[in-house]
Amino acid sequence: MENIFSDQLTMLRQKKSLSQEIIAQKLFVSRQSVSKWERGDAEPDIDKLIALADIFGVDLNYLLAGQQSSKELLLKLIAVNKKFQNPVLRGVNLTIYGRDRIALLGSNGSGKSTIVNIIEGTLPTDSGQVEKYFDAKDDLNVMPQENVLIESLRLEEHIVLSASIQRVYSKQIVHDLLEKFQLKAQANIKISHLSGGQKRRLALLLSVIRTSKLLILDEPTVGMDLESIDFFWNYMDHIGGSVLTITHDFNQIDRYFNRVLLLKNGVIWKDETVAKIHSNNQTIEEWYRKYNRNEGEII
Ligand SMILES: Nc1ncnc2c1ncn2[C@@H]1O[C@H](COP(=O)(O)OP(=O)(O)OP(=O)(O)O)[C@@H](O)[C@H]1O
Repeated sequence: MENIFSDQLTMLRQKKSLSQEIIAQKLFVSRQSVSKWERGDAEPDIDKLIALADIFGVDLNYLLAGQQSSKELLLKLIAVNKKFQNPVLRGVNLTIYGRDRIALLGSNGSGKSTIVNIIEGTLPTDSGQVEKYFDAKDDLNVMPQENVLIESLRLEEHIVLSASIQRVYSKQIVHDLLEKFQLKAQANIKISHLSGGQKRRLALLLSVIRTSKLLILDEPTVGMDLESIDFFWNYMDHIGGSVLTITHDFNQIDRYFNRVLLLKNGVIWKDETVAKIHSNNQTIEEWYRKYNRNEGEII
């Protein structure tokens, strides 16, 4: 429990702009105790945990494990249409709940990134509704397909800048992130001099500096070496909110996700639970190939 709880405690305290001192006063403990909890060196008693959940206005599960209620409605796309030169989305309906782990699959050019851009709010729809049941400013993190990095900064400077913009900066956070993402040795290297895989790892780091209700990842592991890919999927196990990922990393897809969407012909052609796919003795790759083939194609 320690790692997730200590991260949650630090994140929630910073979100509420409360110092360790204030938390300590409210709980009648020393500031050192709060500091130990945040470092994962000690755990509070259950009565203190309940009091902490109360102070942050979250339920105990979320404080301990970063898990949202699976029934919480986060997002609804209703009959969304989008056309560029040609129609791309032709009535997309999609609902995302708390704790969903969704893989969004579809051929190149089927409109996956277009959906992400619409959810993010960087692209308007032609028609249809986008209903967000969270504060997009605070509770949506996106790792885009193309790295959005300031090449002239050094790696650590970039983390400091992004953490400051997101109002979660502390020396400790930057130190912890460099350690966690195994980028300490590159801290003083200019972004423009990093390898492609290191840039991708940094892009992931920047998109999870603060926790969020919904994390969207667009082809996150493209350009990563095997070690970084393993690191990425292991790291994802510790993400508490809902995750929507565009990926064709079929080696991992069966393990991490609980729901798979297939975007085809401009609509969500299939929306299936991974449990159901597996209960039919299929891997997700087999399922994807079966349903994404063109009409009449024999496989
Ligand atoms: N800004 C734009 N202007 C014109 N056409 C666009 C624009 N953005 C996307 N498109 C077109 O819309 C279609 C869907 O693009 P999108 O990037 O959403 O697909 P995708 O499923 O994410 O593809 P990939 O798997 O190759 O990343 C493509 O044909 C693309 O050329």
